[in-house]
Amino acid sequence: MRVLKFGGTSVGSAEAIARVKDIVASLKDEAVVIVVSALGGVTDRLIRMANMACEGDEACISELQLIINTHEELINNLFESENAAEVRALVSSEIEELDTLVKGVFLIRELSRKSLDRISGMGERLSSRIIASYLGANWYDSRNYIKTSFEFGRNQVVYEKSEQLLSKLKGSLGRLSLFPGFISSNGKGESTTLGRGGSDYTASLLAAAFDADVLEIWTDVDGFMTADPKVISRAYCIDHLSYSEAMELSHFGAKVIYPPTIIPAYRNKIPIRIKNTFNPSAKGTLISEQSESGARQIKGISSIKDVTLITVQGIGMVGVPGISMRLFSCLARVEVNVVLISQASSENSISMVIDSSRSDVAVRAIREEFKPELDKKQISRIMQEDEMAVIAIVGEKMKQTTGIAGQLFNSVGKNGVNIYAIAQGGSEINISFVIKEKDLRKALNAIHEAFFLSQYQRLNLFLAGKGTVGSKVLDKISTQAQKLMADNRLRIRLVGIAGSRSMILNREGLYPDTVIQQLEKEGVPGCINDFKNKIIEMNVANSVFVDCTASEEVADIYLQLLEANISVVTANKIASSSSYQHYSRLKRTAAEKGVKFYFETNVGAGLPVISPINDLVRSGDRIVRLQAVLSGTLNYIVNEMSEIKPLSEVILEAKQKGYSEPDPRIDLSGTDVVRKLLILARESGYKLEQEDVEVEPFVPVEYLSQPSLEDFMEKVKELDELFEDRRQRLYLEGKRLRYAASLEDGKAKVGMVEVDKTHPFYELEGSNNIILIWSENYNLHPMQIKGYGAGADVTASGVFADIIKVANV
Ligand SMILES: NC(=O)C1=CN([C@@H]2O[C@H](COP(=O)(O)OP(=O)(O)OC[C@H]3O[C@@H](n4cnc5c(N)ncnc54)[C@H](O)[C@@H]3O)[C@@H](O)[C@H]2O)C=CC1
Ligand SMILES: N[C@@H](CC=O)C(=O)O
Repeated sequence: MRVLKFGGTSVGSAEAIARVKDIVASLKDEAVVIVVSALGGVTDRLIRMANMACEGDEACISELQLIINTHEELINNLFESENAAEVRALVSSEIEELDTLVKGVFLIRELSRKSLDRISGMGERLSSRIIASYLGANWYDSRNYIKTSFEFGRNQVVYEKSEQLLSKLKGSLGRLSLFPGFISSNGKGESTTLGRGGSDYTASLLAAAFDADVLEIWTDVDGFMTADPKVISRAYCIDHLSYSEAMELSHFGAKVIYPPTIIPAYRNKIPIRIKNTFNPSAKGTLISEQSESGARQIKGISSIKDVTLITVQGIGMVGVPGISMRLFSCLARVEVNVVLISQASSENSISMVIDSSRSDVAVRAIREEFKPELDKKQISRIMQEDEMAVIAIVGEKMKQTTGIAGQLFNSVGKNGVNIYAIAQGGSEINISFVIKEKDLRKALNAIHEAFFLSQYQRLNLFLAGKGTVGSKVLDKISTQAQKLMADNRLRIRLVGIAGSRSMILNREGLYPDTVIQQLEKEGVPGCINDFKNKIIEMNVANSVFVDCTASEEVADIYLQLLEANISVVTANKIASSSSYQHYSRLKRTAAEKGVKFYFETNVGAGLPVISPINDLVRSGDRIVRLQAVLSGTLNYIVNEMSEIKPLSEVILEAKQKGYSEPDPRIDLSGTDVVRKLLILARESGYKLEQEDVEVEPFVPVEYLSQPSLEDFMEKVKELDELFEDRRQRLYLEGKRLRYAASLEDGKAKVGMVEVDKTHPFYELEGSNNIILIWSENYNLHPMQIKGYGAGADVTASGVFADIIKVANV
């Protein structure tokens, strides 16, 4: 025999009830006991109406009529007219009783517990009558079999009596029997109800008493999910849970089943299967005594919000017996339910989590109870922190397994989520902890990823700048996505983009192929600071900010991003070449927060320069000298100038080819090379500032100080002849002009050098760069790094490599 329970949404409409009929029909000859809830939303409406009646609100009468209409409409939709009349007659006594009750409450303005029980249980009485007729099932009044007594402020099931009555009935049940859920009666035969989740409870009691093969809870979800699917889109259905795991998950937010309802089935070892009425072919979740072997250590994550953390603190609590008893007794007296308790072994403080709606009442009760201790300063403070959330991870296999807590707290910690209190029971089946509610989504994502999706990692990117380099980075995100997923189990997702005036953010992801057009059409106006605020507010796990601008304003937001546990990858050299103090603060913040600050493309574009230097330094080598050509633009200019292509023309060409800075004067002044040399020197261990670098600009300063780029481009033509003369002279001397950078004896210098064939800089084509590194180990022969030193493609590759490095795959 099976017991099937259908909840409110499963019987919420004629179509849904027709599905129920199909489900029952598919069981062919098997004996089936069905339990139904009230039609979706009806119980709440009944309770609301009862309260309205009690307050003398006349609208309760029209609400009563609406509730009656809901049921009449259902009868009309389910039955032909003749049968409909019969069913209407069948429920007429319930409707009359409801009418009398509501009008009675309205008249006397009093709603006793007894009346409320009768009114609120009417939904099941009505729905069960109608559905039993529709299914052709024998109808049984649960009130005759499920007995309660009123204890501890609520109706408690009298198990033995109920079991005895149900066992007697068992032998006479036909193939299809139907019981209303939720309703019961007391020793005097008065109607009572079983409280929240009551219909599940009815079904569980019947399944236990009838010794059913299985109890099926039919609802509107596929089963227990690994996490709340409204928050974690990648949450999936759990195949199998133990009774304890299901109870733990239900306790904290997974409202698939109400915890106490599991107890009768659990005691009689009746397996429970959660099924979806609207997707009956889905396997659902099986709940039984044993979790299947080989199952994950963590089965699910549940969470609740709208809770308050109360902490009672004071040295006067240490070693004093009875403090906890007084604390929890005073809360019980004002009917405050405690969700989580945590006490440090020093006994100096006790923290507890309660529903926020009761927090003021709770704090008042604690203050009153501990007034003497507060007056004597034995208790120093009672802290109330609202807008908190609790997360619980659940799994039987956590028992005796090391490293779970480490993995859990590492996943939230590296995303900057602070933990306020932790609780783990001795059963080791649940670890619960308290965080700020604003961090809930991020923490759930991080934990879900760590425990359930470890088959792949996800990075969420926010990109600033969609110009020469930025647009190529978008291409890479698009073209490399599949390969990274297949080879590295890494999913890179663009979740935000900003241009200089507008932005788009979407936590579900943006399409890199079309995002630039989307930004033009739908971009929300705002500056980079607005973008930063939105990124921090969005609070997504594993976030990386990618800077492909040349803007100081953008460089200025890194610190706040790093402080918010967001990694930064940047092609923009401004931050790393700002004051030494700021540069080192950025690096220190990243290290403290466990996030990354990568800027490999700042020197040599796509060439690996910074990481080999880091490797040398970390391995104990000491860099003593650097010589380099670090400007792709300037090297291109000196290589490409000729008698038919003057300086001014080649400058334009370098810009068009994507080698120069957005403003080429940054290259021509030597500033770009100064920045690069400074970064190399700092990464090599030298504490230098920009002012410490001796600079000979590529073009004289008076040319650079033109009011606009256009004016400059016009004026620079005056230098064409001078540069051509120098080129010709050098050609005759067998030499070439290079714009070089050097660090020797701690002194940094950039400027022009003339090199002959013997010099490693002589053969340096196009926009190539070369970096020679002398160290204690590389002394006679320097380490040499050479290759394209500018250009959109190579730079975008370098930026992309840094992004992948953040994921550490
Ligand atoms: N081109 C190259 O070979 C290399 C370039 N880089 C660096 O890459 C960065 C980008 O260079 P390009 O792509 O050539 O520049 P670009 O001028 O083509 O693109 C810069 C983008 O940044 C945007 N932008 C400017 N200010 C902004 C703000 N406040 N907020 C948001 N967006 C803003 C602009 O609208 C533009 O879309 C520069 O810092 C450059 O030094 C680094 C290595 C090599
Ligand atoms: N403008 C730079 C580009 C890379 O940083 C250069 O020309 O080298």
